[in-house]
Amino acid sequence: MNIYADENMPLVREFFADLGEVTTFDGRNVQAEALREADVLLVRSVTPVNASLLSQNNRLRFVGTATIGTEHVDRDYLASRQISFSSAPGCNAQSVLEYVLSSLWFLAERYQWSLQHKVLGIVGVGSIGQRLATAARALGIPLLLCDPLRAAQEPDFPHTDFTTLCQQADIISFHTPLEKTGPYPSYHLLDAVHLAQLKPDCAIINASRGAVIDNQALLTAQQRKRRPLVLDVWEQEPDILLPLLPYCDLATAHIAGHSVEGKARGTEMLYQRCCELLQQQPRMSLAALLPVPAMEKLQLSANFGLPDVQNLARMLYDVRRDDALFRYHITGHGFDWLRKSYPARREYSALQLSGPALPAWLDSLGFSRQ
Ligand SMILES: NC(=O)c1ccc[n+]([C@@H]2O[C@H](COP(=O)([O-])OP(=O)(O)OC[C@H]3O[C@@H](n4cnc5c(N)ncnc54)[C@H](O)[C@@H]3O)[C@@H](O)[C@H]2O)c1
Ligand SMILES: O=C(O)[C@H](O)[C@H](O)COP(=O)(O)O
Repeated sequence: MNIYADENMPLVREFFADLGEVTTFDGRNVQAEALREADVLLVRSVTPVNASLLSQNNRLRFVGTATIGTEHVDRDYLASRQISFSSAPGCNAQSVLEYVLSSLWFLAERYQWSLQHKVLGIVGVGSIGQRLATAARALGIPLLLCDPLRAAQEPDFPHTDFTTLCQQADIISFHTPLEKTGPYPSYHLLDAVHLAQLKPDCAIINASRGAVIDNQALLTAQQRKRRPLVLDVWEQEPDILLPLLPYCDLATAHIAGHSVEGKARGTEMLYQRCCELLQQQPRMSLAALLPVPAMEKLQLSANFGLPDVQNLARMLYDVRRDDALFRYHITGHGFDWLRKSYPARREYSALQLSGPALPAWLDSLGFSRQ
């Protein structure tokens, strides 16, 4: 069994070595010729998997992407060749939540907001958006939710249409997939028309897909009247619209989901799907492979409360680190280098909390207790 995997897929050899021979490749630049002998192909979001890439391969059985997004995979083509496919839904949802929370705390500090007096609009309330909604409720942040697909299926879903949300929210965070067609396309969802309808100081956070926001229209709007802005994802990565950078409060290289756990969970999920396909019992598990975190245990006193959570979270992840890396290295090393050399970052759950009266809302943020 020949297993070909993106070189940026952590633990891929540890998981897959018992299923076959693992060969790694550069996901951004891989060509059809290099994949001729693959039985299993494991990619990340940077590899378009389509008829052209697979034109020289007639033995492929399984394609897996260690990501939530699947717009880089031509699933109809895979189905036409009876090649099984799996993504890794939810693998890095907690990582993105921690990115957004860190961004919210940063913006609150920079602009001296009380988050409890800001209305957070969440657009796309799936794995990530729902986690963010749960965390925001725990932190006492008022919410507006926009998800027309959920609204159509769940009579009780508290849906606010996108235009109303744009008019009423103080902060908007995007968590939709990138869809160009269908009843609810998200391509350029935030366009010049909607940008003009936002409150003057409405903050924008995008950690979904770059093209959910019309980046050129965003630049024009920022040049006219600057708003708080956090961008993890950009149109046309890796050749992004760099003139936007001075107008960003936080700018990062599509790394919101790149926690150690988030990326490794993606590899594990594909391993499990592959084992199912091969009718083999999985022998490896993430728990056994994850490295011991630098900070393992922390005792909180009975005085720990909501105002302290930001300091606790910052011990594990502070988005300012990634913003600094981006601003320093983007022109020299470029977007992909920043992603490839991303420093290790553990999720909240890596730190075991103990104490006499741990508040229940810590669980809603993803912390774990001893
Ligand atoms: N920046 C990163 O590193 C990173 C990491 C993980 C995921 N992502 C991206 O984040 C996005 C969300 O991921 P997820 O796991 O929550 O996906 P998901 O599929 O679980 O949830 C997406 C939600 O968006 C809703 N939706 C679809 N079209 C919509 C529209 N036009 N308007 C409003 N809502 C709409 C869907 O109904 C669904 O509930 C995806 O684009 C994913 O690729 C980015
Ligand atoms: O969709 C996803 O899961 C994310 O965007 C993912 O974290 C980033 O993509 P990748 O690192 O695979 O390029």
